[in-house]
Amino acid sequence: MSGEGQVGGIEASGLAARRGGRIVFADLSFSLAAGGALRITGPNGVGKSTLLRLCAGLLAPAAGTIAFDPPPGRPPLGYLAEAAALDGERPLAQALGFWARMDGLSHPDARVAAALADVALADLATVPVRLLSTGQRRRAAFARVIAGGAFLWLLDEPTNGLDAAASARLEVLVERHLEAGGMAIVATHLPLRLPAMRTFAFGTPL
Ligand SMILES: Nc1ncnc2c1ncn2[C@@H]1O[C@H](COP(=O)(O)OP(=O)(O)OP(=O)(O)O)[C@@H](O)[C@H]1O
Repeated sequence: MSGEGQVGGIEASGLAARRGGRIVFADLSFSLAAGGALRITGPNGVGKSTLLRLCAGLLAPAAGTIAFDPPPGRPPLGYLAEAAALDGERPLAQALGFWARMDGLSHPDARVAAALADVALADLATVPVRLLSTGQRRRAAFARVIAGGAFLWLLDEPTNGLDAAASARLEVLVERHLEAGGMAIVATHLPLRLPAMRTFAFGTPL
């Protein structure tokens, strides 16, 4: 798992996943240490989101193991999934503040304000979530991950709906996270320009 001098990591070995009674992928292994990132790519339906769900612990592997060794003192993982799970009726900052409190974060309002500034949504802090555009909603969901301060970011198609400037900003924010000793696993069809990122390309669906 994590080598000498490194703090935290994840190692998957011989993983297989089953969805709806069907094996989606089998015999998949990878390891990632603090400061590293893995980009998961491949055709639709090959199992990218499924792999993230396995890493998040939301789905049990059909075979194989995942050893996750987060460093102490910070939340282990933040997960950017398809749905943002933000209350549409609440102003954006409040909707994010709700999760920051649920996650037991210290200084939740300050964290949310900083995360909104990171994703260039500070001006919309008082606007109800339901009025946000698709791309703004995606950025809001990413702000939730940033505010969470977790070690491992699991990002499922994070650039979906983002314009070029927002995609470039996302790359910078992921890089900042890695430089601060975090890790990221990103399922995406798009290239991401990150020096510490390796790519794992799934083949054709089983
Ligand atoms: N809840 C579910 N029940 C049954 N089968 C599912 C379920 N979720 C996903 N699958 C199936 O598992 C396979 C992998 O799905 P997954 O969403 O992981 O693919 P993906 O690589 O992320 O695809 P995409 O590029 O379209 O996002 C697909 O064949 C899909 O139909």
